[in-house]
Amino acid sequence: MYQSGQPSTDAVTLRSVTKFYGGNRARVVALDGISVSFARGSFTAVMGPSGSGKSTLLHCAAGLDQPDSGTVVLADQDLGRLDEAALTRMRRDHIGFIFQQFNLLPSLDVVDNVTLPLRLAGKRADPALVNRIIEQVGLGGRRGHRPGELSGGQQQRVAIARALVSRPHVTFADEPTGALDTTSASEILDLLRTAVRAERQTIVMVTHDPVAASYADRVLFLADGQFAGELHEPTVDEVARGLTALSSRASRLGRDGRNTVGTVR
Ligand SMILES: Nc1ncnc2c1ncn2[C@@H]1O[C@H](COP(=O)(O)OP(=O)(O)OP(=O)(O)O)[C@@H](O)[C@H]1O
Repeated sequence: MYQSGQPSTDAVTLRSVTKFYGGNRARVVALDGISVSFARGSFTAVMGPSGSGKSTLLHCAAGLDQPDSGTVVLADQDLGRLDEAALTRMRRDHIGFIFQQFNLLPSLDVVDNVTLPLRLAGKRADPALVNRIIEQVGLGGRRGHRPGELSGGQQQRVAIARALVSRPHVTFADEPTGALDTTSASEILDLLRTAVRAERQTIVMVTHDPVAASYADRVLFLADGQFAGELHEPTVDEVARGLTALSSRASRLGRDGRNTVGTVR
C-alpha cells in the first residue's frame, strides 16, 4: 500500500519513470525519467511524434508494463509494490481500457460484453446501472446484438460502456477513434467528454489526431520519452501547431538528437 495519508486528487502519478527496450547494443530509451500526474475527473490527450513513448507511457501507467526505474501510483497504490495477482486485480477492478480495435468478444451480445469484466471479477452487475450506461452510449435498442451486427462506431460504444460500467479509477484509451469515420469519431469523443464532465470519470487517451485531442481538457506532448510541453483547453489549430513543432524538430535533430522543447504554445 502506498502511504499517502489523504487520498490523492490525482488518479495516476508517474515519478521519474524510465523504460528501456533491447539489450546494451540496441538499447532504446522509450521513457526517459518522465514525471506527470493525471488529475481525477480530467480528460488528457497524450500526443507526440511516432516513437516518442506514448504507448509505453500508457502501458506503464496502466500496470501493463513495468518501468525500469521510477514509480507509478494509481488509486493511491504504488504499482511497483504489487505482485502479479494484485496487479491483475488492480487492472480488472480499477482500470478501464478502450482500444482502437474495440476488443469485444464476437460471440457475446452487447449486454454480455459490457458486463464481462464485472462477471470475471465475480461481481453481480447492477441491471439498472448496466441499462443506464447502455442507454447513455446510445445502444438501448441494440442490447441483444453481437459485435458482428454492429457498426465500428457502435462497437466502440460497447467498449466504452464496458470500460465505464465498473466505475474505474481511470480509463486508458489507445487511439479510440483510429478505426472510425469522422462522424462516429466525434460521437465517441463526445461520449468520452461527457463521461468526464457528467460522471467525473478520468480518461487518459493516446491519439495522433489533433481533432480528437481538442476534446480533452489538457494535451500532454511527449518527445523522445520526455515531457515536451502541454496545452489546456486547446483548439485543434493549437494542437496541430504543437505537434508540427515537435515533429519538425525531431526530423531536424535526427534519430539521435533530443527534441524536448519545454512548453508548447
Ligand atoms: N517491445 C519493444 N521492443 C523494442 N523497442 C520498443 C518496444 N516497444 C516500443 N519500443 C520502442 O520504444 C520507443 C517508444 O515506443 P512507443 O510505442 O511507446 O511510441 P509511440 O509514441 O506510442 O509510437 P507510435 O505513435 O508510432 O505508436 C520507440 O522507439 C519504439 O521503437
